[in-house]
Amino acid sequence: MKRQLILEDGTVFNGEAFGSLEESIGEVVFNTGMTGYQEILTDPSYCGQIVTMTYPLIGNYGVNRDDFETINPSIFGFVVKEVAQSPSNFRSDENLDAYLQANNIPGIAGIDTRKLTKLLRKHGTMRGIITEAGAEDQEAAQKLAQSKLLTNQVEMVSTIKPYVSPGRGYRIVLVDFGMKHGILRELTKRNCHVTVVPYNYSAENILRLKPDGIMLTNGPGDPKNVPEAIDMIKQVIPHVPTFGICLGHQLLALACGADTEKLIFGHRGSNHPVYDFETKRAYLTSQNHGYAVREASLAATDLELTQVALNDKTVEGVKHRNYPAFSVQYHPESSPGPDDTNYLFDRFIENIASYQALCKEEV
Ligand SMILES: NC(=O)CC[C@H](N)C(=O)O
Repeated sequence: MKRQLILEDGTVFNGEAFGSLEESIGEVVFNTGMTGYQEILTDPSYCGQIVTMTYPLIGNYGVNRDDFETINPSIFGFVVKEVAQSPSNFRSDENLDAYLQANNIPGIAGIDTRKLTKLLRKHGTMRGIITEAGAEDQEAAQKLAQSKLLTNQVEMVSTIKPYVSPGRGYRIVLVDFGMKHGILRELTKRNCHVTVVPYNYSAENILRLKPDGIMLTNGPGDPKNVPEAIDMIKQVIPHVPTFGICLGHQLLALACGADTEKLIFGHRGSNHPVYDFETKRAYLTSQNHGYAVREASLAATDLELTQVALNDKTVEGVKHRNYPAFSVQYHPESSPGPDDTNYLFDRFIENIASYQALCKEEV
């Protein structure tokens, strides 16, 4: 069946339907990962977005039971050059088409994804609509023109009620802005007792749980759309070691008085090089973000710049000068991508240990 992707600048791409046949409007973004489509499709940070993969063949190793980043995907659409209908991999349980159909995710294949990506790189990300091909182009273009980018994606993907993943180690409160399972996995691997709480859980309620550490997760959309979390973070960071990832990093920076901005086309891929001023090393990282902390805004805060992106020199990591809080813009839990920066979860655990030792000394 024929389908179309229409961009807000009027460009029309003709392709073939796969996945769900629903119509969808979202911000069209590109991801440069050669693999990892299952994790990308299920990363809640993509809520509100239509993702195009620059790698031309997608779906060749199928979809398996183990690599989901959430069981409830919220991506708005998936655009590929060629979709593999007969995957070949011992872990594969179903093909991509069946997975997208079962989860109501519209797809479009047969698209010149190189042309699409070049357009997005030049003009910046644009809104787009995936729709049935045909005489109603005008109507679809009009619908697109009248649409607005969402502002409540965090509310859409965060847990409604708190829940616990028990462990015998440190007690961590994980604030769920659209958590990838990989983050929970890294904490439970380190024996943490994790209490996952909704994005709007108050500082008072978090502190009442007497956490040893607080983890601020990744999540979709503009960090400025989550003011309640910024307030909460201001109140908890003087008291509890905190680690922020991606949206969590942006929210930590905003809570400390820094500013964020929207990048032209963002960073989405599995091989983004980052330089760490402390270890004087470069790491390959997995990334998915459209916003970034404005470096110039750090000067007026108590935050220190710890890491930068080597491609465009944007902020990739900060740490607080007085409180045991630090954060990174990329995904140290990887999934998909390299696990070079997995050690940051160990650093978080070490921070908790040294903070508690310091508190004991002071008593
Ligand atoms: N992966 C994330 O947490 C993304 C953060 C934010 N939504 C951005 O696009 O910048």
